[in-house]
Amino acid sequence: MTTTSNRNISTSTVRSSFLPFLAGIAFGIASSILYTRVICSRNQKSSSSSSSLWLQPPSTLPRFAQEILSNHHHTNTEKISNDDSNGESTNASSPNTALSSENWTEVRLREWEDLNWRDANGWQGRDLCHNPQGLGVRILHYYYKASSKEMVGVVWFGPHAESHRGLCHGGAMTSLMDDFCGHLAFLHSTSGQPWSGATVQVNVSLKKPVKVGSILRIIGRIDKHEGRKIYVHATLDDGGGDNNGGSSIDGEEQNKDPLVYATLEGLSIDGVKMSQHEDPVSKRTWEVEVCEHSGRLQRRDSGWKLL
Ligand SMILES: CCCCCCCCCCCCCCCC(=O)SCCNC(=O)CCNC(=O)[C@H](O)C(C)(C)COP(=O)(O)OP(=O)(O)OC[C@H]1O[C@@H](n2cnc3c(N)ncnc32)[C@H](O)[C@@H]1OP(=O)(O)O
Repeated sequence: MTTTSNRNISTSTVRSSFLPFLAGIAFGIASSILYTRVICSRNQKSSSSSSSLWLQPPSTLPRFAQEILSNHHHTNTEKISNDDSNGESTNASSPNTALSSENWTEVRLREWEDLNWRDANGWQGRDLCHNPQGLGVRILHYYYKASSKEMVGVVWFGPHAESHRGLCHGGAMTSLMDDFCGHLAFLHSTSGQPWSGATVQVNVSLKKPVKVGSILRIIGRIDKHEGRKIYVHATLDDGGGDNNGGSSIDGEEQNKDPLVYATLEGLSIDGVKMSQHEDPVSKRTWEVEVCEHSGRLQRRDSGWKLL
């Protein structure tokens, strides 16, 4: 009797203490399902919609970038004088086109664009500023003018360049400046050897924060060439004009000064061999020609002819 009553008591005690426990578990499972389905899907939607904005540079570039692209555009029928001072070979397939150091040429290196070729030729990763799939700082175009030793570029700051909320890391701007300094020096190099030189000093002054997703201009020139030392000055800005949001009340475009984000005083050493590879890739030369497809004058490496 005692045993039965004890059992009854213990069964009812278990029931009464277990039921709320079970209900709690059921509630927990239901709410976690609800959270997963509703809240997470909402988060996913918002994160995918915000990051998809930035997975690629915008398809429509700001006006200054469009102007850079169109000002540096030449057609095959255009006559250009043949006095390039940097000694590049010219393309025999464009007999009507003579080439000039007075002209802007688009700078193209195969290792930036052809990732399979890059992998097959000893590179071990992706370039910090020229990866066509990169989400940090990405240089979309470089144009070089040999006569004035100037270069201009269009740059995109992607989501992986972020530091403070919505703003880019100072290192992203500095990496860009390092690349610019190296490129400008290597384009002007007297050694005539590809990749012979190194940036040794990058003195960058960060003037204004860059928003993630920005498209900006980098523009600069070689200031001085002393022995093997090449001094470079450059500015990262918004290109001026109406790019900084300015337009007059009657809608006419204002000629605004560019907003400056950073400046560079850089130094490269000509002729330094950083990599010891000796093969056809390391013996490439610069070639200047008109691109058959775009009609643009371009300065690209002879590696495009290698397998
Ligand atoms: C044709 C088709 C393909 C084309 C393909 C081309 C690709 C075109 C795209 C490239 C785009 C890349 C853009 C990335 C930019 C990088 O360059 S990435 C590399 C980053 N840089 C580094 O890692 C460099 C590290 N530093 C070093 O390894 C050593 O310092 C070096 C550079 C090997 C030293 O070289 P060195 O020949 O021994 O030089 P050294 O005799 O010590 O110095 C020469 C002079 O420079 C001065 N100097 C040296 N270092 C410094 C310094 N840090 N500060 C001040 N002065 C200095 C010396 O005082 C000396 O001056 P003078 O006595 O002549 O007045």
